[in-house]
Amino acid sequence: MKQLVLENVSYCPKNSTEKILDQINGEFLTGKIYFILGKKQTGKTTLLSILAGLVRCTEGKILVDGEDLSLTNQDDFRAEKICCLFQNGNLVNDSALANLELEMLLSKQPNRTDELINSLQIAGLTDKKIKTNIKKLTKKERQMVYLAKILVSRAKLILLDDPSQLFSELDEEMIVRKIADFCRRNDKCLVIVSQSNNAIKFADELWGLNGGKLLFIKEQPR
Ligand SMILES: Nc1ncnc2c1ncn2[C@@H]1O[C@H](COP(=O)(O)OP(=O)(O)OP(=O)(O)O)[C@@H](O)[C@H]1O
Repeated sequence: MKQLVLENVSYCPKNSTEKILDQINGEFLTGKIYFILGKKQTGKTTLLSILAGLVRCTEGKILVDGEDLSLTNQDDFRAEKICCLFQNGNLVNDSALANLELEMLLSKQPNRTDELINSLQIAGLTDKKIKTNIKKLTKKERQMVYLAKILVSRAKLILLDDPSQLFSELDEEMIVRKIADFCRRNDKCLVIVSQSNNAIKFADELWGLNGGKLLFIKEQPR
């Protein structure tokens, strides 16, 4: 994936007349970092779910390298092109290492155990904790696993739902810097939705969302 384009994307849940997203237009390019800022309940997670191919927009379309996402194989798109972390970090009830191995399986990558262990160590986990069930890890250690999940991903599009929550026990700025560096180095596109502007200095572009509408897109000089 090199480019993802949103064309008049709107979302209105079934049995509702109120649009949660209203005519969003914009594009995301690989190698760039995007911050979508908005207060609570402004549609950030909904937009992320649509970008991740988990929810279909009810109007408009999303083009992935020129191809309409709704006409492509969504399972392949989710498995191979996207790494998405929502606020609960999406971990399963097993060890940190097993979680990363599962990620490899789901994204159809070969199991690179040494690399997975290395990423968990870089994220801050000890060798013992790497093999411990995530239920026995502290919240801080589980958040280290979230970071490792991103660092092992081969996906071109990384989606993060509010790092101030996702990495609440860690140094948010340092973590976003690490992820942003990783994305730039590997020519990935990073899209972060957030209520806080603690780490916006790492963004190439800021998007302002309010009441489901995109108020502005602002480029940041680097
Ligand atoms: N499928 C749905 N059916 C009904 N309402 C929904 C649905 N999906 C989202 N909403 C509503 O849309 C609004 C925006 O939700 P969303 O989670 O996208 O906002 P957000 O900006 O991510 O919020 P927060 O910052 O609190 O996580 C909320 O009021 C939510 O309850």
